[in-house]
Formats: sequence, structure tokens, C-alpha cells
Amino acid sequence: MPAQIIDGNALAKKIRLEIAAKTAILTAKGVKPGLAVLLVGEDPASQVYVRNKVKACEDVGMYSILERHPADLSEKALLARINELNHDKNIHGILVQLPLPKHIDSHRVIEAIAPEKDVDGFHVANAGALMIGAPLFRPCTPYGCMKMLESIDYPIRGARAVVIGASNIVGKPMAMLLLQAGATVTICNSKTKDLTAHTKEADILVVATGKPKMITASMVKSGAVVIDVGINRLPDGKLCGDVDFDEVKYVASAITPVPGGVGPMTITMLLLNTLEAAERVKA
Ligand SMILES: Nc1nc2c(c(=O)[nH]1)N[C@@H](CN(C=O)c1ccc(C(=O)N[C@@H](CCC(=O)O)C(=O)O)cc1)CN2
Repeated sequence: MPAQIIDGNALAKKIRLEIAAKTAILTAKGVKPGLAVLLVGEDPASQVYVRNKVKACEDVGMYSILERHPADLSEKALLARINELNHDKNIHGILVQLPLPKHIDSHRVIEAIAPEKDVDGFHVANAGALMIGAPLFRPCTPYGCMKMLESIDYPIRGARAVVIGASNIVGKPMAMLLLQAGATVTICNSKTKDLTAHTKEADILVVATGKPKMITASMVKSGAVVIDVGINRLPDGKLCGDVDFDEVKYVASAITPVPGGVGPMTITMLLLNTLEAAERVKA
């Protein structure tokens, strides 16, 4: 029997309704949650993502600004703009879309965002807080993955979880969230030997490799829950994940599709983090 499909669009819609209701209440109390989205350059995928983020804010009644800067914007100018937004009372969340052009040091830029406005959860203070189990903001993609696991009532405590990919924005925070939920976690990376030996052990398999359809049915334990973070565009223009969905769905008990899986949840968790940032200002 094919796996349960964890529908990210449907879950995102449900959570966005809850966010809209809470946003209306907070706005009535005099605090309208506000997000600033900064894009540097013209990366086509990034342009779509930032548009979707701002549209999502409008849909739930949040205030948002989208700033598009030219690719040759200096790092100094970007840091200065972030500093202004750090002091802007109408802005509760600041997001700099990644990747940035090569001449800009992403680390320096992320560190310039006030931690209490870092709704991406990438600042070293927020990464550290997450590490010790006291997160201020959970990074949006891993947070969305956790919500998807919760949505199917999967018993994470005691489960064996394998995360493939050790990036600061997905793999590492994902592993921390799973660990804090009581899973036994392995993080694999591009140098891991005998990857299948690890993936075959996973009750929960989270894949963020950036390699289209890399995870095949023979690499997955029967009945596993498979969360696919990858978004790859194939030569025919279609999107696919890092998991070979069409074959793995016959081995897994639940699986996320691409598109319509983790992606929509990423933006929804951004809204949730922005709401929480504004609520903290009110409290
Ligand atoms: N500052 C940040 N930069 C980036 C992040 C991030 O969380 N913060 N993550 C990714 C890109 N990303 C959000 O910014 C993102 C990627 C994909 C989707 C999404 O909804 N994908 C759809 C498909 C969309 C399409 O047709 O292309 C899906 O999977 O259904 C949302 C957000 C890198 N940068």
C-alpha cells in the first residue's frame, strides 16, 4: 500500500488560518506584526520566494515590506539598512533572502540582525539557544518538518532519526529539534561512508542533500517516515525532491511530496516566527 502523503499545502493553510486569527487579535491590541524581506540581486528562485513571503504576510493580515536591492549593493550598505530596521518599531522580523551575492559575507549579515528580530533563526545567538533547548526562533524549514511529523502523530520519542545534510539552516537545526523531541539522531553528510547502512536504520528520514532523487526505495526502511527538503528543477522544468518519490512511496509509511510538501511549510513557519516576535514586544 502506498504511503500516506503529508500534504504541506493543506497543513500550511490550516496553520495560516490560526496565525491570521492571532494576528487580528494582536493588531486590535495595537501591535500589527511586521516583516521586512530584503533581496539582493536577481536570483530567479529567490524572487519567487520573497514574493511568496510578502504575499503570505498580506494574506494573514501582517504588515510587510519587500526591498529589492541591486546585485552590486555593498555589504556596508546592507549592514546599514539592517541596522535601521533593527530600530524600526513597525518591524518585528527581518529576513535577508539567501543566497547573497558572493561579495557579501552572509555570516556577517546574519549577525547584524537583532536576535529578537531574526525570524529565520540563523543568528549565532539563536542557533546557540536552540542547541541548549531554549529556542527563541526555530529555523523555518526544520520547524515546518517538525510540524509535519506532529500532524501525523508520529511518536518521535525513541525513534531513530537520520538527517542527511549538515547545513546550518536545515540539517543541524533539524537534528537538534529531533533530538529535543526524544529521537536518537544521526547526521550524515556528503562524506558519510555506506550511506545506505544509515538510511536503512531510520524510522524518520530527513533528506536535504540538494541531489535530485538521490534516495531510492532500496535505501529506505519499510514503514519509515520520509521528509524531503530538496527542491530541484529538472531539465524539463518540473520540480522534484532529493527522494525518488514514485518508488519510495511504496516503502515508506508516510512521505512529503515535492512540490507541496516542506516548501509551503517553510513560509508558514516564517509567519509564525514573525507573529511570536510581535507577541514578545507586546508582552
Ligand atoms: N533567508 C532565507 N533564505 C532561504 C531560506 C530560508 O528559510 N531563509 N530557504 C530557502 C528558500 N525558501 C525560502 O526562502 C523556500 C523554498 C521553497 C519554497 C516553496 O514553497 N517551494 C514550493 C515550490 C515553489 C516553486 O514552484 O518553485 C514547494 O516546495 O511546493 C518556499 C521557501 C533558501 N533561502
